[in-house]
Amino acid sequence: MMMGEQARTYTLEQFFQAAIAGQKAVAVWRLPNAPHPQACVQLGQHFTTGQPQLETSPFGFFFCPFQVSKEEPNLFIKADLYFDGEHVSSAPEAPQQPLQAFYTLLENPQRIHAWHTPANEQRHAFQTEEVFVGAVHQAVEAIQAGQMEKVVLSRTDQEALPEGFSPVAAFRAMAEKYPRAFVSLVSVPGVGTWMGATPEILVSIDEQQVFHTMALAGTQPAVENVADAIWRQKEIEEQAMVERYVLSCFKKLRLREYTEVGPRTIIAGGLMHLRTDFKVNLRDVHFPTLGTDMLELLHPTSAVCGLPKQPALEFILAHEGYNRSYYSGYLGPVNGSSGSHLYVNLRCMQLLTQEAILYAGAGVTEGSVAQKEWLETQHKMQTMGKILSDF
Ligand SMILES: C=C(O[C@@H]1C=C(C(=O)O)C=C[C@H]1O)C(=O)O
Repeated sequence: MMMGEQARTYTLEQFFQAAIAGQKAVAVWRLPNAPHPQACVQLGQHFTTGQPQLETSPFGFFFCPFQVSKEEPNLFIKADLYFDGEHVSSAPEAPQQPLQAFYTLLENPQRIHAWHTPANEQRHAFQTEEVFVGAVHQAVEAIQAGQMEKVVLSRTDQEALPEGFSPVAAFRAMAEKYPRAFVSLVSVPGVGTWMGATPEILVSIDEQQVFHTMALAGTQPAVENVADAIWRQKEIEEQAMVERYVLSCFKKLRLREYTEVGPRTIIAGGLMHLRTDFKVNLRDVHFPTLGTDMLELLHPTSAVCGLPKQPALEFILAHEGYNRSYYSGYLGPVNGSSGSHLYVNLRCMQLLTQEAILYAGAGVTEGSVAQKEWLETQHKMQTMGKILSDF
C-alpha cells in the first residue's frame, strides 16, 4: 500500500477532532493485545455499501447492522487517511482538495468534545425488567414447543453522559481496562457514534493468511482463576449450539481442513465465556473467498440470534420491542497492514448528545431462568457502564 506520509506526529485526539470538525466519518480501533490504537477517515460522504467483499475491498473499516435496512445500511469508511497511533498518511488516490482541508484542521486543533449524532435522536422505549422477563418466558415456551432451540433476547438501557465526556478519553479508558478486547469508536455523519469493547471475532484473516472464527457463548461472572471455572449443563449446551452452527457453515462450503480448539474458558471484562476457536490456513487450503463466504453464512450467528436462524430471528423481531440497529452487527478494519478483523458489535453503546444507550443480550434455551437472563444483560452492560461511571 502506497501512502503519502507526513513526518509530523499527531495525537488520537487531534485526528478524531479534525474528522468531527470536518464532518468526516472516522473509525478508531485497537486490536486485542496491540500496543497502539489505529484510526481512519474517509474524505467523501458516501458510506453505504452492499455485502462486504473482503478480498477485493480497499483498506477501510466496515460498520454493519444486525439487519440491513434503508435506515441502517452496511457502511464502509474508506481509509483515505490513516493514523497509526503517531503518524498520519494518505491513500494515493485520496482527493487533493479535501485532503488539504483535513490537514489544515489537523494543524489547528479544535479542542471540541463533540461527535456525530444520528439525524433524528429517536427515543427508545426501554424495556422494564418485567417486560424482558416476560419475553424470556415466552421464548422458553416457544423452545419447549419445538419452534426453535435457542434465541438471544436483548434490551437497551440509558445513562446520562458524564460532565465533560470525551469519546477519545473514553476510548483510551476502554483500551486500558479491556486489553484483550477489540476496542472501537466509530463516528459517522448522519448515522451517529458507537463505541465498544467486544470479545467476539466474527471473521478475521491475519497477515499470515490465517482465517479465524469462533463459537462464543455461555456467561458467568469471572472468577479469580479461569482454571477454577465450573460450567452448568445449560451453558455447555448453549455454546455447543454455536459450535454446531459454525461447523454447519464450513460444511455448506465443503471445507474440511480446519483446526478446532476448545471449548475453553475466557475472560471478557468482568465476565467469563466458553469459546471454541476455528482456524484455516489459507496458504495450505485453496479457498480464496473463504472470508467473504463465511461472513455471509455466519452473520447473524447463534451467539447473537439463535438456532435455527430463521425462527429465532422472527421471534426477536416480534418480541424484543426495539430496533437493535448496529448492536450485534459487526465491525472492523479490512485489508490494512495487519489483515482483516471483523468483530461482533457487543458490549457497546451509542452516544447521543446528552446520553448513552447501552445494549446487551442473553441466550435463551430450554433451561433458562428468566431472572438470571435479566441479570446477565445487566452484567454485560457493566462493560460500558464502568467506562461511564469511572469517567
Ligand atoms: C449477546 C451478547 O453476548 C453474546 C451472548 C452470550 C451468551 O448468551 O452467553 C455470550 C457471549 C456473546 O456471544 C451481548 O454481549 O450482548
